[in-house]
Amino acid sequence: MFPMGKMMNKSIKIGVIGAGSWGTALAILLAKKGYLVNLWGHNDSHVSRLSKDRENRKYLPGIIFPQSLHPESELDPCIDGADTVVMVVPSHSYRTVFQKIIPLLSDNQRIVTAVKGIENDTLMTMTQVMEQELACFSGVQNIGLGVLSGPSFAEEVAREIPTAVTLGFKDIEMAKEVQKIFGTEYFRVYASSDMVGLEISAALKNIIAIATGVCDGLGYGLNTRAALITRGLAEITRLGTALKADVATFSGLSGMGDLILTCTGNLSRNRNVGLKLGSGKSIEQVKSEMNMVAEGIKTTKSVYDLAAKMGIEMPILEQVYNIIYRNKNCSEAVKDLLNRELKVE
Ligand SMILES: NC(=O)c1ccc[n+]([C@@H]2O[C@H](COP(=O)([O-])OP(=O)(O)OC[C@H]3O[C@@H](n4cnc5c(N)ncnc54)[C@H](O)[C@@H]3O)[C@@H](O)[C@H]2O)c1
Ligand SMILES: O=P(O)(O)OC[C@H](O)CO
Repeated sequence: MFPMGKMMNKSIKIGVIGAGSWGTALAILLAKKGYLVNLWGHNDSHVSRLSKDRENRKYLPGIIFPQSLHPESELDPCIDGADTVVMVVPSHSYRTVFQKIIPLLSDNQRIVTAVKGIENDTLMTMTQVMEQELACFSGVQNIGLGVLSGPSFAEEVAREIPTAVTLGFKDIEMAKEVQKIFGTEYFRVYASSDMVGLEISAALKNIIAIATGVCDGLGYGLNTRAALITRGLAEITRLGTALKADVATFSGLSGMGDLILTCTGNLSRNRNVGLKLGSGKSIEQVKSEMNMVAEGIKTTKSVYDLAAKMGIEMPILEQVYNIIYRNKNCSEAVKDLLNRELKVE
């Protein structure tokens, strides 16, 4: 048997949909394993630059593409014959892109979402979006839907920094099968069957990272940060278990793991949104300065609506919502959070 990462995989074809930082990092990881990887980007000139430069200078400068990685501006070659399709477009464009993919699918293909967000209008996770869209299409059968989640900055994965993540499919045997496709010597993949837990924890950690950034931007200390991470996890767990997730998922890589990374790591776009808000910038200024996706901004609205619909108390989320969507002053938001009625932990 070949050790992890050194397997000969020339016959396996993978489609990666989304040529931002995370899509490119995953495409590089998979191509290094010897798979034939087609990486789709929605912007033709970006794709042409990727092909010409053989690196993604916009998002991952200095990381040269393996030979078996092919940038593509058409979806067909990425889906046709692919063993597994990895979806890495931002959540706000997920449904539109997936609708274009559906007619190209063949029976028994597997689709893994690596996206960490919740759709604004429907309050659905990305696998729920895919299930809903597939239910409207009778032309294809037995499509396996999976989720890749966990603490994983694209830049670090691209530099082969040791990383551990979780891969979920409803069918744990399929999770164990696809786990082998992604796993390498530096990228350790655990299997799970808790789809809801993985997707809820992945999306909600972005909101708590914004909150932590706000407090660091305001100049508060490490006590504040630890309190937000801990009470943030309590909020995520409360919503997740109400949605029937497994409570254990929230202390795993996708829960506590990604929360720690995103709340404390300065590579986090969501944490940086919070830092800028806390240092006095408006949300409009913050958005105009960004050239990358911070899923937490839109997901704050989705989760605010979801928590209201389900009657779940989420005080940190509520204050992040007030800051982003009601222009509430950041110090006032922290003060209101601390001065709520006293509770039992
Ligand atoms: N970057 C990371 O470290 C990381 C790690 C894990 C998960 N994720 C998740 O991966 C997802 C993608 O994030 P990213 O970091 O790759 O984003 P990014 O900001 O690096 O790039 C976003 C990409 O989406 C593309 N895009 C924008 N609008 C689009 C549209 N309408 N249709 C199709 N594509 C469109 C852009 O062209 C760009 O290539 C997010 O859900 C994020 O939470 C990111
Ligand atoms: O940069 P962020 O905040 O989108 O976080 C990236 C990843 O989700 C970290 O696991």
